[in-house]
Amino acid sequence: MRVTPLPVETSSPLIETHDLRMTYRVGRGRVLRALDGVSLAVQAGEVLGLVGESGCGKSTLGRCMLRLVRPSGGRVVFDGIDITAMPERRLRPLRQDMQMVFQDSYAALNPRRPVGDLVAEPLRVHSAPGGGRRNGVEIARRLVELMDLVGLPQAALARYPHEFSGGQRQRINIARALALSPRLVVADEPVAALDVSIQAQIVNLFMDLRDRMGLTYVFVAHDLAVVRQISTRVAVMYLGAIVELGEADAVLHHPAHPYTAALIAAVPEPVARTDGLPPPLRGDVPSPIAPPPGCRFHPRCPAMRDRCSVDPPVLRRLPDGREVACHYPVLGAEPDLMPGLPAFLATGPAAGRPRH
Ligand SMILES: Nc1ncnc2c1ncn2[C@@H]1O[C@H](COP(=O)(O)OP(=O)(O)OP(=O)(O)O)[C@@H](O)[C@H]1O
Repeated sequence: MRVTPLPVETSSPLIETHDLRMTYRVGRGRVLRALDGVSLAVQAGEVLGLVGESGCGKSTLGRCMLRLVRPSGGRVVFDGIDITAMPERRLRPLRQDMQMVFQDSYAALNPRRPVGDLVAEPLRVHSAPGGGRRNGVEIARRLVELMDLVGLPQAALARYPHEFSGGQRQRINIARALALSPRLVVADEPVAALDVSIQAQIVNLFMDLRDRMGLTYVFVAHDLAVVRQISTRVAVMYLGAIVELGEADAVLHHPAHPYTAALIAAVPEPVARTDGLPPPLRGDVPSPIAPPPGCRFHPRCPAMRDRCSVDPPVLRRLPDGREVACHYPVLGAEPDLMPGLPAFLATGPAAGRPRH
Protein backbone atom coordinates (compact mmCIF):
# COMPACT_ATOMS: atom_id res chain seq x y z
CA MET A 1 0.00 0.00 0.00
CA ARG A 2 1.40 3.41 -0.90
CA VAL A 3 0.61 6.51 1.07
CA THR A 4 -1.84 8.91 -0.57
CA PRO A 5 -0.39 12.40 -0.53
CA LEU A 6 -2.61 14.77 1.40
CA PRO A 7 -3.17 18.22 -0.04
CA VAL A 8 -0.05 19.99 1.07
CA GLU A 9 -0.06 23.60 2.17
CA THR A 10 2.62 25.35 0.24
CA SER A 11 2.61 28.64 2.13
CA SER A 12 4.07 27.96 5.57
CA PRO A 13 5.83 24.78 6.63
CA LEU A 14 4.87 23.13 9.90
CA ILE A 15 8.51 22.63 10.84
CA GLU A 16 11.64 24.20 9.38
CA THR A 17 15.32 24.04 10.15
CA HIS A 18 17.74 26.66 8.93
CA ASP A 19 21.46 25.91 8.84
CA LEU A 20 20.99 23.69 11.89
CA ARG A 21 24.16 22.72 13.72
CA MET A 22 24.83 20.41 16.62
CA THR A 23 28.32 19.96 17.96
CA TYR A 24 29.56 17.91 20.88
CA ARG A 25 32.86 18.38 22.70
CA VAL A 26 34.40 14.93 22.85
CA GLY A 27 37.57 15.53 24.84
CA ARG A 28 41.07 16.78 24.06
CA GLY A 29 39.56 19.86 22.44
CA ARG A 30 37.97 17.81 19.68
CA VAL A 31 34.54 18.70 18.33
CA LEU A 32 32.09 16.23 16.80
CA ARG A 33 29.75 17.80 14.26
CA ALA A 34 26.58 15.70 14.50
CA LEU A 35 24.68 18.23 12.37
CA ASP A 36 26.56 20.53 10.08
CA GLY A 37 24.15 23.00 8.49
CA VAL A 38 20.86 21.19 7.90
CA SER A 39 18.11 23.24 6.22
CA LEU A 40 14.75 21.73 5.37
CA ALA A 41 11.05 22.43 5.58
CA VAL A 42 8.22 19.98 6.19
CA GLN A 43 4.73 21.00 5.12
CA ALA A 44 1.64 20.00 7.08
CA GLY A 45 0.44 16.54 6.01
CA GLU A 46 3.82 15.46 4.66
CA VAL A 47 5.78 12.41 5.69
CA LEU A 48 9.46 13.19 5.47
CA GLY A 49 11.58 10.04 5.56
CA LEU A 50 15.07 10.58 7.01
CA VAL A 51 17.58 7.99 5.89
CA GLY A 52 21.30 7.37 6.09
CA GLU A 53 23.77 5.05 7.75
CA SER A 54 24.16 4.83 11.50
CA GLY A 55 25.72 7.93 13.02
CA CYS A 56 24.87 10.33 10.19
CA GLY A 57 22.75 12.55 12.47
CA LYS A 58 19.15 11.39 11.91
CA SER A 59 18.25 11.08 15.59
CA THR A 60 20.02 14.30 16.45
CA LEU A 61 18.05 16.14 13.77
CA GLY A 62 14.76 14.67 15.05
CA ARG A 63 15.58 15.62 18.63
CA CYS A 64 16.61 19.15 17.64
CA MET A 65 13.40 19.60 15.64
CA LEU A 66 11.34 18.80 18.74
CA ARG A 67 13.72 20.83 20.91
CA LEU A 68 14.40 17.81 23.12
CA VAL A 69 17.94 19.11 22.82
CA ARG A 70 19.04 22.63 22.08
CA PRO A 71 20.98 22.96 18.84
CA SER A 72 24.40 24.60 18.86
CA GLY A 73 23.57 26.84 15.92
CA GLY A 74 21.02 27.65 13.25
CA ARG A 75 17.27 27.83 13.79
CA VAL A 76 14.26 25.58 14.34
CA VAL A 77 10.91 27.11 13.44
CA PHE A 78 7.68 25.33 14.38
CA ASP A 79 4.51 26.63 12.76
CA GLY A 80 6.17 29.99 12.15
CA ILE A 81 7.51 30.31 15.73
CA ASP A 82 11.25 30.30 16.31
CA ILE A 83 11.75 27.71 19.06
CA THR A 84 15.55 27.42 18.80
CA ALA A 85 16.35 29.03 22.13
CA MET A 86 12.87 29.11 23.64
CA PRO A 87 12.94 28.42 27.39
CA GLU A 88 11.18 25.24 28.55
CA ARG A 89 8.40 27.21 30.25
CA ARG A 90 7.37 28.76 26.92
CA LEU A 91 7.95 25.55 24.99
CA ARG A 92 5.57 23.63 27.23
CA PRO A 93 2.28 24.51 25.50
CA LEU A 94 3.88 23.82 22.10
CA ARG A 95 5.03 20.38 23.25
CA GLN A 96 1.45 19.15 22.95
CA ASP A 97 1.74 19.67 19.20
CA MET A 98 5.09 17.89 18.82
CA GLN A 99 5.62 14.33 19.96
CA MET A 100 8.22 11.63 19.50
CA VAL A 101 7.98 7.85 19.16
CA PHE A 102 11.22 5.98 19.89
CA GLN A 103 12.66 2.70 18.67
CA ASP A 104 12.74 0.96 22.04
CA SER A 105 9.13 0.29 22.90
CA TYR A 106 9.99 -0.78 26.43
CA ALA A 107 12.32 2.01 27.54
CA ALA A 108 9.68 4.72 27.33
CA LEU A 109 7.19 2.82 29.50
CA ASN A 110 7.52 2.58 33.28
CA PRO A 111 7.14 -1.19 33.91
CA ARG A 112 5.52 -0.62 37.32
CA ARG A 113 2.54 1.34 36.04
CA PRO A 114 -0.50 0.04 34.15
CA VAL A 115 -0.94 1.10 30.55
CA GLY A 116 -3.95 3.30 31.40
CA ASP A 117 -1.79 5.36 33.75
CA LEU A 118 1.04 5.65 31.24
CA VAL A 119 -1.17 6.76 28.36
CA ALA A 120 -3.13 9.13 30.63
CA GLU A 121 0.00 10.88 31.89
CA PRO A 122 0.18 13.54 29.15
CA LEU A 123 -3.56 14.15 29.57
CA ARG A 124 -3.03 14.84 33.28
CA VAL A 125 0.09 16.95 32.85
CA HIS A 126 -1.16 19.24 30.06
CA SER A 127 -4.25 21.43 30.15
CA ALA A 128 -7.32 20.69 28.05
CA PRO A 129 -7.67 22.70 24.79
CA GLY A 130 -10.00 25.25 26.43
CA GLY A 131 -7.71 25.57 29.49
CA GLY A 132 -8.10 23.87 32.87
CA ARG A 133 -7.47 20.27 33.83
CA ARG A 134 -9.29 17.29 32.32
CA ASN A 135 -11.51 15.44 34.78
CA GLY A 136 -11.50 11.67 35.33
CA VAL A 137 -14.43 11.05 33.00
CA GLU A 138 -12.81 12.99 30.15
CA ILE A 139 -9.54 11.13 30.64
CA ALA A 140 -11.28 7.73 30.74
CA ARG A 141 -13.20 8.57 27.55
CA ARG A 142 -10.04 9.66 25.78
CA LEU A 143 -8.21 6.49 26.85
CA VAL A 144 -10.92 4.34 25.26
CA GLU A 145 -10.68 6.41 22.05
CA LEU A 146 -6.91 6.03 21.99
CA MET A 147 -6.98 2.27 22.44
CA ASP A 148 -9.44 2.06 19.58
CA LEU A 149 -7.26 4.33 17.46
CA VAL A 150 -4.17 2.15 17.86
CA GLY A 151 -6.02 -1.18 17.62
CA LEU A 152 -5.73 -2.39 21.22
CA PRO A 153 -8.58 -3.71 23.37
CA GLN A 154 -9.80 -1.58 26.26
CA ALA A 155 -8.69 -4.34 28.62
CA ALA A 156 -5.09 -3.36 27.74
CA LEU A 157 -5.48 -0.27 29.94
CA ALA A 158 -5.40 -2.36 33.11
CA ARG A 159 -2.39 -4.43 32.14
CA TYR A 160 1.36 -3.79 32.49
CA PRO A 161 3.93 -3.18 29.72
CA HIS A 162 5.68 -6.54 30.16
CA GLU A 163 2.42 -8.35 29.35
CA PHE A 164 2.57 -7.12 25.75
CA SER A 165 4.59 -8.02 22.66
CA GLY A 166 6.99 -5.49 21.12
CA GLY A 167 4.43 -4.50 18.47
CA GLN A 168 1.69 -4.04 21.04
CA ARG A 169 4.02 -1.97 23.23
CA GLN A 170 4.78 0.23 20.26
CA ARG A 171 1.00 0.70 19.84
CA ILE A 172 0.91 1.83 23.49
CA ASN A 173 3.74 4.30 22.83
CA ILE A 174 1.88 5.61 19.80
CA ALA A 175 -1.32 6.01 21.85
CA ARG A 176 0.67 7.98 24.41
CA ALA A 177 2.23 10.18 21.74
CA LEU A 178 -1.18 10.85 20.19
CA ALA A 179 -3.01 11.48 23.48
CA LEU A 180 -2.86 15.26 23.07
CA SER A 181 -3.64 15.21 19.32
CA PRO A 182 -0.23 16.48 18.19
CA ARG A 183 0.33 17.93 14.74
CA LEU A 184 3.91 16.73 14.29
CA VAL A 185 5.26 13.30 15.21
CA VAL A 186 8.93 12.49 14.92
CA ALA A 187 9.24 8.70 14.82
CA ASP A 188 12.82 7.56 15.41
CA GLU A 189 13.27 4.05 13.98
CA PRO A 190 9.85 3.06 15.40
CA VAL A 191 9.79 -0.37 13.75
CA ALA A 192 13.48 -1.26 13.65
CA ALA A 193 13.30 -3.48 16.75
CA LEU A 194 10.20 -5.40 15.61
CA ASP A 195 9.80 -8.64 13.64
CA VAL A 196 9.33 -8.02 9.93
CA SER A 197 5.68 -9.16 9.93
CA ILE A 198 4.91 -6.84 12.84
CA GLN A 199 6.82 -3.97 11.21
CA ALA A 200 4.32 -3.91 8.35
CA GLN A 201 1.40 -3.69 10.78
CA ILE A 202 2.92 -0.78 12.67
CA VAL A 203 3.85 1.06 9.46
CA ASN A 204 0.26 0.59 8.27
CA LEU A 205 -0.95 1.95 11.61
CA PHE A 206 1.24 5.06 11.18
CA MET A 207 -0.18 5.57 7.68
CA ASP A 208 -3.75 5.05 8.82
CA LEU A 209 -3.33 7.49 11.71
CA ARG A 210 -1.81 10.05 9.44
CA ASP A 211 -4.83 9.88 7.15
CA ARG A 212 -7.33 9.93 10.00
CA MET A 213 -5.70 12.64 12.09
CA GLY A 214 -3.98 14.73 9.43
CA LEU A 215 -0.62 14.15 11.10
CA THR A 216 2.74 15.28 9.81
CA TYR A 217 5.61 12.85 10.30
CA VAL A 218 9.35 13.01 10.28
CA PHE A 219 10.08 9.31 9.98
CA VAL A 220 13.62 8.24 10.78
CA ALA A 221 14.55 4.82 9.44
CA HIS A 222 17.52 3.04 7.98
CA ASP A 223 15.24 0.56 6.20
CA LEU A 224 14.52 1.99 2.75
CA ALA A 225 11.59 -0.37 2.16
CA VAL A 226 9.85 1.12 5.18
CA VAL A 227 10.76 4.64 4.16
CA ARG A 228 9.47 4.12 0.65
CA GLN A 229 6.19 2.78 1.94
CA ILE A 230 5.42 5.69 4.20
CA SER A 231 7.21 8.80 2.90
CA THR A 232 6.00 11.51 0.59
CA ARG A 233 9.50 13.04 0.56
CA VAL A 234 12.87 11.68 1.52
CA ALA A 235 15.97 13.38 2.93
CA VAL A 236 19.20 11.42 2.68
CA MET A 237 21.83 12.30 5.29
CA TYR A 238 25.54 11.69 5.30
CA LEU A 239 27.91 12.81 8.07
CA GLY A 240 25.61 15.46 9.52
CA ALA A 241 24.42 16.96 6.24
CA ILE A 242 21.61 16.38 3.75
CA VAL A 243 22.98 15.11 0.46
CA GLU A 244 19.69 14.54 -1.38
CA LEU A 245 16.15 15.74 -0.71
CA GLY A 246 13.09 15.29 -2.88
CA GLU A 247 9.89 13.41 -3.66
CA ALA A 248 10.13 9.85 -2.32
CA ASP A 249 9.49 8.22 -5.69
CA ALA A 250 12.08 10.36 -7.48
CA VAL A 251 14.78 9.90 -4.84
CA LEU A 252 14.26 6.17 -4.35
CA HIS A 253 13.57 5.22 -7.99
CA HIS A 254 16.03 7.58 -9.62
CA PRO A 255 18.66 8.58 -7.07
CA ALA A 256 20.80 11.51 -8.13
CA HIS A 257 23.46 11.31 -5.43
CA PRO A 258 25.88 8.39 -5.65
CA TYR A 259 25.40 7.86 -1.91
CA THR A 260 21.63 7.46 -2.31
CA ALA A 261 22.21 5.04 -5.17
CA ALA A 262 24.60 3.02 -3.05
CA LEU A 263 22.17 2.92 -0.11
CA ILE A 264 19.45 1.58 -2.40
CA ALA A 265 21.80 -1.00 -3.78
CA ALA A 266 22.60 -2.16 -0.25
CA VAL A 267 19.00 -3.30 0.29
CA PRO A 268 18.89 -7.10 -0.09
CA GLU A 269 15.70 -6.91 -2.14
CA PRO A 270 15.90 -3.57 -3.89
CA VAL A 271 12.92 -1.41 -2.99
CA ALA A 272 12.84 0.53 -6.18
CA ARG A 273 15.05 -0.70 -8.97
CA THR A 274 15.95 -4.14 -10.06
CA ASP A 275 18.17 -3.38 -13.02
CA GLY A 276 21.73 -2.10 -13.15
CA LEU A 277 21.97 -1.12 -9.52
CA PRO A 278 25.17 0.51 -8.31
CA PRO A 279 27.29 -1.27 -5.73
CA PRO A 280 26.51 -1.60 -2.06
CA LEU A 281 28.51 0.74 0.12
CA ARG A 282 32.03 -0.30 0.95
CA GLY A 283 33.98 0.89 3.96
CA ASP A 284 32.74 2.75 7.01
CA VAL A 285 31.39 6.22 7.45
CA PRO A 286 34.35 8.49 8.36
CA SER A 287 34.39 10.05 11.82
CA PRO A 288 32.32 13.23 12.20
CA ILE A 289 35.21 14.51 14.34
CA ALA A 290 37.46 14.68 11.28
CA PRO A 291 35.27 14.54 8.17
CA PRO A 292 37.00 14.33 4.79
CA PRO A 293 37.63 17.64 3.01
CA GLY A 294 35.60 18.61 -0.04
CA CYS A 295 32.63 16.33 -0.52
CA ARG A 296 32.42 14.17 2.60
CA PHE A 297 31.39 11.18 0.56
CA HIS A 298 34.31 11.40 -1.88
CA PRO A 299 36.53 8.67 -0.31
CA ARG A 300 33.72 6.14 -0.82
CA CYS A 301 32.26 7.52 -4.03
CA PRO A 302 32.53 5.50 -7.24
CA ALA A 303 32.02 8.66 -9.30
CA MET A 304 34.66 10.75 -7.50
CA ARG A 305 36.66 13.27 -9.53
CA ASP A 306 39.49 15.66 -8.56
CA ARG A 307 37.21 18.54 -7.65
CA CYS A 308 35.30 16.41 -5.13
CA SER A 309 38.23 16.12 -2.71
CA VAL A 310 38.68 19.88 -2.36
CA ASP A 311 35.41 21.66 -3.12
CA PRO A 312 32.46 20.91 -0.77
CA PRO A 313 29.26 20.70 -2.84
CA VAL A 314 26.26 22.68 -1.63
CA LEU A 315 22.69 21.47 -1.83
CA ARG A 316 21.27 22.75 -5.13
CA ARG A 317 18.02 22.24 -6.94
CA LEU A 318 17.94 20.06 -10.06
CA PRO A 319 15.45 20.64 -12.89
CA ASP A 320 13.11 17.96 -11.50
CA GLY A 321 12.80 19.85 -8.19
CA ARG A 322 14.92 17.66 -5.94
CA GLU A 323 17.96 19.05 -4.14
CA VAL A 324 21.33 17.36 -4.35
CA ALA A 325 24.73 18.11 -2.81
CA CYS A 326 26.93 16.61 -5.52
CA HIS A 327 29.08 18.18 -8.24
CA TYR A 328 28.20 15.35 -10.61
CA PRO A 329 24.68 14.16 -9.86
CA VAL A 330 23.54 11.18 -11.84
CA LEU A 331 19.84 11.28 -12.56
CA GLY A 332 18.64 7.74 -12.85
CA ALA A 333 21.92 6.32 -11.56
CA GLU A 334 22.21 4.06 -14.58
CA PRO A 335 25.59 2.38 -14.42
CA ASP A 336 26.64 3.78 -17.78
CA LEU A 337 25.90 7.29 -16.51
CA MET A 338 28.08 6.84 -13.46
CA PRO A 339 31.73 6.52 -14.42
CA GLY A 340 33.57 3.81 -12.57
CA LEU A 341 30.45 2.09 -11.36
CA PRO A 342 30.81 -1.31 -13.01
CA ALA A 343 34.40 -1.61 -11.85
CA PHE A 344 33.39 -0.53 -8.36
CA LEU A 345 30.72 -3.20 -8.40
CA ALA A 346 33.27 -5.84 -9.11
CA THR A 347 36.17 -4.72 -6.96
CA GLY A 348 35.29 -2.09 -4.37
CA PRO A 349 35.90 1.64 -4.08
CA ALA A 350 39.66 1.96 -4.34
CA ALA A 351 40.08 -0.09 -7.52
CA GLY A 352 36.85 1.08 -9.03
CA ARG A 353 37.52 4.79 -8.71
CA PRO A 354 38.17 6.39 -12.07
CA ARG A 355 41.61 7.93 -12.55
CA HIS A 356 41.91 11.55 -13.72
N1 LIG B 1 25.38 13.22 23.38
C1 LIG B 1 26.31 12.99 22.45
N2 LIG B 1 27.63 13.22 22.72
C2 LIG B 1 28.57 12.99 21.79
N3 LIG B 1 28.31 12.56 20.54
C3 LIG B 1 27.03 12.31 20.23
C4 LIG B 1 25.97 12.52 21.15
N4 LIG B 1 24.79 12.20 20.53
C5 LIG B 1 25.11 11.81 19.29
N5 LIG B 1 26.44 11.88 19.10
C6 LIG B 1 27.19 11.56 17.87
O1 LIG B 1 26.57 12.32 16.84
C7 LIG B 1 26.59 11.58 15.62
C8 LIG B 1 25.17 11.48 15.10
O2 LIG B 1 24.44 10.62 15.97
P1 LIG B 1 22.90 10.25 15.70
O3 LIG B 1 22.47 9.34 16.82
O4 LIG B 1 22.13 11.50 15.49
O5 LIG B 1 22.99 9.45 14.34
P2 LIG B 1 21.91 8.50 13.67
O6 LIG B 1 21.99 8.74 12.21
O7 LIG B 1 20.60 8.69 14.31
O8 LIG B 1 22.51 7.07 14.02
P3 LIG B 1 21.75 5.75 14.53
O9 LIG B 1 20.96 5.26 13.35
O10 LIG B 1 22.88 4.84 14.91
O11 LIG B 1 20.92 6.18 15.70
C9 LIG B 1 27.21 10.24 15.94
O12 LIG B 1 28.59 10.30 15.59
C10 LIG B 1 27.04 10.11 17.43
O13 LIG B 1 28.06 9.32 17.99
